[in-house]
Parts: sequence; C-alpha cells; structure tokens
Amino acid sequence: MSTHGRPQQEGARSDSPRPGTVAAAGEFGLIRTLTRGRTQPSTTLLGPGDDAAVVAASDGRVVATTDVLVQGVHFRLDWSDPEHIGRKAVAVNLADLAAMGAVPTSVLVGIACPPETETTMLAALTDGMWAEAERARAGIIGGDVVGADQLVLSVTALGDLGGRPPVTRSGARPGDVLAICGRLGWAAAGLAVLGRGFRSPVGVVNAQRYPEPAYQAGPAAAIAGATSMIDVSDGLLADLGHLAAASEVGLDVQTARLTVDQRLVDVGTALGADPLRWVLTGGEDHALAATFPSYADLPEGWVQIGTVLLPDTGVTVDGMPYEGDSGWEHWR
Ligand SMILES: Nc1ncnc2c1ncn2[C@@H]1O[C@H](COP(=O)(O)OP(=O)(O)OP(=O)(O)O)[C@@H](O)[C@H]1O
Ligand SMILES: Cc1ncc(C[n+]2csc(CCOP(=O)(O)O)c2C)c(N)n1
Ligand SMILES: [Mg+2]
Ligand SMILES: [Mg+2]
Ligand SMILES: [Mg+2]
Repeated sequence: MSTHGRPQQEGARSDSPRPGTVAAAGEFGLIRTLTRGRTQPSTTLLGPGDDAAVVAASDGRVVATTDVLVQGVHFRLDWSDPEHIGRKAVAVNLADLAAMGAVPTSVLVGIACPPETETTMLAALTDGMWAEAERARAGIIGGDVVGADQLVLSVTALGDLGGRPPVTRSGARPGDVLAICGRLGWAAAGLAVLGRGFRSPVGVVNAQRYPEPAYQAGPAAAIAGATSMIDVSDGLLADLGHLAAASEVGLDVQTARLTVDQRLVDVGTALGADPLRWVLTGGEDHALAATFPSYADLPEGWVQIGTVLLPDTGVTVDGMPYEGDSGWEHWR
C-alpha cells in the first residue's frame, strides 16, 4: 500500500539547528513564543492564530491580515515580471481575507529595496498590486518605502465581513465534509520547472509567478454555512494540519477525489517528480479549504476532497499518516 512518501525537501538542512535559534524553534514554534501570554484589548474580537484577525471599532468591525514577501525566498526577479510579483504580494493577503469569509476593502503596501532599484520596476510592481486589488474591488490606501539590502514587500489587507461571523480555523466538527475551491500543486510544479532553468509550460510557471485565488468563494462558503476555512499557502496537508489542530478533529483526504491535472502529470514525468506530492504538499496556489455540515449544498466551485473525523487523528491521506514534509516551512 502506498505511503505517499516524499524525499527530504530540496535545500533542507541535514545538520540539526543550533538551540535557541528560529531554525530550532521552527516557524510555528516561533509564532507561539511571540504570541503567548499576551492580553488583547477588548477591541480584539479575534487575535493571532487564524488567517486574519478581527477588530472592533465603535462604528463597525475590520478584518486585518499581513504577509511579508522577500526576494529570493518568495519570488525572483529573473523568474517573474515586476507586475507578477505585485499581483502575488496582494493576492496572498486577499486570500487570507477570503478564508475568513470576508470581502477585501483596502491594501497597505510596505516596500523595502536597495538604492539601485529602478523606480520604473517598482511602478510596474505597483501596477500589478493595483490590478490584483481591483480584481477584488479593493484599493491601495497607503504604505511605506524604506532602504534595504534586498527587495522586501510587506502587505497588509483589510476586509469586511458583511455582518457575518468570521469563519475561523476552529469550527470543523466530526461528520463535516472537507472541500476545496481552487487549484492545488500548480505553483509547486512551476517552482520545479523554474528551479531547473525552464520557462515553460507557461501554465504552471505563471501559477508560480502569481496565484489567482477565487476571492468570492470565501464569502460564498460562509453564506453556505462553512464551519471552518483556511487558504492553502504552505501545502494542503500542512494547512489542513492547522485546521485540524485548531478544531481538534481529524481530517482525512481521499486522493481519488483530488484532481491531478494532465499538465501536472506531464511536468512530473518530464522532471521525474510525483505530481500527487505537489497537489498534497505544494503551497502558493491559495486554494480555499473549508468544512461544511454534511447536509449543506457546496457552493459553486467547491468540491469535496475528504471528511472530518473524530478528534485527535490529525491529517491522514486515504486513512494513513503521510510520510514526509506536509508543506513549506521557513528555516526548515
Ligand atoms: N510576529 C507575529 N506576531 C503575532 N502574530 C503572528 C506573528 N507572525 C504570525 N502571526 C500569526 O500567526 C498566525 C499564523 O501565521 P501564518 O503566517 O502561518 O498564517 P497565514 O498568513 O495564513 O499563512 P502564510 O503566511 O503561509 O500565507 C496568523 O494568525 C498570524 O497573524
Ligand atoms: C525563489 C523561490 N523559492 C522558493 C519558493 C517556494 N516558497 C517560498 S515561500 C513558500 C510558502 C508560502 O510562503 P509564506 O508561508 O511565507 O506565505 C513557498 C512554497 C518561491 N516561491 N520562490
Ligand atoms: Mg492563510
Ligand atoms: Mg502569513
Ligand atoms: Mg506560510
């Protein structure tokens, strides 16, 4: 029987990290260290731990989220046009709003860059940011520009819940249906192609350059009664792991329900890679994953990929634990 095993992540360190460093803590251990033991003001309706926070103002609520993108880590200037990078930086944030069931309203953009950076490059990048924001009927309302050794983009997005409660990571219940909306594995396939020096097939390469999240699918899922939701940034299994932990449930993914597009199969064959591994553990497509009560009708574009199980079984694939990395983790 297959264990869906995967080799060690490319570039992964074989030596163990020095104790006390972020590499030793791990990305999520670090976040725990930085967030625990803090008392939030009463205006914080939902604090750290989800795709976005919810804050109260005396005349309403705002959903807020932020993500940082670093040259060489999240994008390369020789792999992407500036417009692509701008689109990606905004899209990854708007996907977090959608994963709460919110509609984007506004974007704030921090840009750090070296002195030799071409102004025209940043103008083109900003065109991409505006194009992506406008796709979601949002605008760029402010930001900051500072000097740095490499290009760093810090984007904050604000959204509107339309009077509904946020859809958190913690509401999945045993018996719910696990579903996704959007593509999986495409950006990872594109990363493999670009990493080997190729620029085609353009479908997967463009998927790595910028995601095209179905923003309206988040609010639609909320209206349809979604019990929990997350966007897939690090990898399906990794992000479902956050949802399972927050909800204290098991999640079983049935691979027969997953689409492995023929284009991914072809790229996998050409590169000697397993396309199912891209689908299960590749990040950056920003599909939405959500759970729905079994009696709910799934909104348009959503497809069942598994089921929610009784507590504490973690994430399984066809009923078995997954061997190998479940997705991207910084410093691993
Ligand atoms: N330095 C920090 N201080 C407070 N909260 C943080 C910090 N870094 C991350 N968080 C919070 O930790 C949670 C998990 O962050 P994470 O970045 O994994 O989520 P995400 O943005 O949905 O995923 P991704 O960054 O992969 O797109 C979020 O609620 C985030 O706001
Ligand atoms: C040059 C280059 N090298 C590697 C990758 C792959 N990558 C980087 S960050 C990430 C997960 C999401 O990031 P975050 O968790 O910060 O949102 C992935 C899959 C890339 N896109 N570009
Ligand atoms: Mg997210
Ligand atoms: Mg983040
Ligand atoms: Mg991440």
